[in-house]
Amino acid sequence: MKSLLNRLAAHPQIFLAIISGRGLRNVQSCLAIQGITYAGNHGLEIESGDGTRHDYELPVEIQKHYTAIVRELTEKLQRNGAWVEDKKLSLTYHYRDTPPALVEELKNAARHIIESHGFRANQAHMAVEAKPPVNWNKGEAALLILKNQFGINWTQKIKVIFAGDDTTDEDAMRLLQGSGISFRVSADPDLETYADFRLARQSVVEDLLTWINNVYTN
Ligand SMILES: O=P(O)(O)OC[C@H]1O[C@H](O[C@H]2O[C@H](CO)[C@@H](O)[C@H](O)[C@H]2O)[C@H](O)[C@@H](O)[C@@H]1O
Repeated sequence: MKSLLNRLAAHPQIFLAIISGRGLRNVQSCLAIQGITYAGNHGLEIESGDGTRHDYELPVEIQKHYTAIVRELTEKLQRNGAWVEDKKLSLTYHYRDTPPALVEELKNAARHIIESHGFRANQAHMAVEAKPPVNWNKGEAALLILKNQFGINWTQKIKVIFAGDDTTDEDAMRLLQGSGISFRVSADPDLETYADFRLARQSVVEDLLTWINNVYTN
């Protein structure tokens, strides 16, 4: 997948952006593809290929609540294999290694702490994410990246393809409706999604990207 993404990123007619819930530096180091645009923390921090940054400034009051959530979750719920990933702007409470019998209780308690501070608790893969209550998400980040790269009339200039496997990706699928084609990766055939198409597993994303690469290189 990495070499495929590198080939796509190097193609002069293809613009590649990665929008993730991970911290910006984390997602950059995971992929290590040079010269592309990355958004971390669900789009709160964006860095384009030339190093230009866009950082969403969280109001001081929200920052205080964030610090309190990290402290409270760490003190009360960092146990039984569950742990808090502090990404400075948003956090993830991971319970992948927690005994199944304890998961429901810990999850509910984490959601309660997160929401009592006005943050949004979002179900992720074996984790609960705490996102600040601001009008910014992966979808807003996608629109900003496209506008910055191609201008305000970007819809007339390019074709967008977006793929994602998480609930937070739905914001991008929703906001790109009508101006791109989106794919939600999920094995659940009944899943409600804003995406145009559902892909049953991640390997099909690789097939899709291979097909795109072939179209542009042959
Ligand atoms: O928006 P994404 O790029 O899909 O990121 C979502 C979260 O990804 C990471 O957690 C997930 O991957 C872990 C393995 O690296 C796995 O153990 C965990 O269960 C998954 O939820 C990341 O750690 C989170 O901060 C991101 O929010």
